[in-house]
Amino acid sequence: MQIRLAGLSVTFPDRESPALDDVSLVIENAEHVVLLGPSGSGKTTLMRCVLGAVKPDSGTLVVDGMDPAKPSELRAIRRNTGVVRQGNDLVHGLRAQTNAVLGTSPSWGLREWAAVLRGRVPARYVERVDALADAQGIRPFLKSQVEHLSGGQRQRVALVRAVLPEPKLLLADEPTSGLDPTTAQAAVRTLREADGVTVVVTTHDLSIARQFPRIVALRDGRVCFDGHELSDEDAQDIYEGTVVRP
Ligand SMILES: Nc1ncnc2c1ncn2[C@@H]1O[C@H](COP(=O)(O)OP(=O)(O)OP(=O)(O)O)[C@@H](O)[C@H]1O
Repeated sequence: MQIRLAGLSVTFPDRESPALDDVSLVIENAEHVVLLGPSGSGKTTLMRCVLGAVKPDSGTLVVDGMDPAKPSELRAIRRNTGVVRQGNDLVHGLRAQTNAVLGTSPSWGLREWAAVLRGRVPARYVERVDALADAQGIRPFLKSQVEHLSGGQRQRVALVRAVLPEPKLLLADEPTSGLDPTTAQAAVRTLREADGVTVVVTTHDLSIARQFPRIVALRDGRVCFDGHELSDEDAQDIYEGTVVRP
């Protein structure tokens, strides 16, 4: 799915400075992009605009030819989008494996609903849930209730849930926060292996950012870097705005 922003601005009520300030950006279909930038620079707001959760004040946003401001088009965008949210939003009281399959519910028939109500994974997803859970190292916890998992384990359940329906667009907001280096690497691998899928990931971890072919950085709601290689000087400039370029 292509994401096209032109002059997009968002100012939240009771805020003086905009969260997004005249952002123009094209993310091509199947491109893998990382969003960097200091805390509060607008990364999550950009993702929330794509999901129709924040309405821009001005500018245009087109997602795969669709307008998130139109309810029917927004439904189509959301149907095709897998999301990993900060502080994820798993359903307590349900097992990890049940949470992991929730993103596929629009396609469930009676038999699948019956399996889920019995706490099982619908038969046609068993193999893939197991493979994704293996890749993320959470297979031993699949039958546990999510509230009994650690933050990092829950984060990985949320990633499996986002990827399982094979969406055309993956939006992952700090998917590796709280993960140790090995599990963070497994999460990055799963995202980078999503061939043909548009992947947009936010992170504060430069070593993770550098594993993506395109890095876009925001500072104070504006794009301040867009490139394929991020030098230490670029990173310093993004986070501190201190580098004076010739
Ligand atoms: N619902 C809201 N109401 C008011 N202000 C908001 C709201 N959501 C975000 N903001 C403000 O908009 C700015 C951008 O926030 P955003 O969450 O997009 O930043 P971010 O780059 O994702 O930060 P972080 O790296 O900390 O997650 C911040 O100043 C934030 O306080």
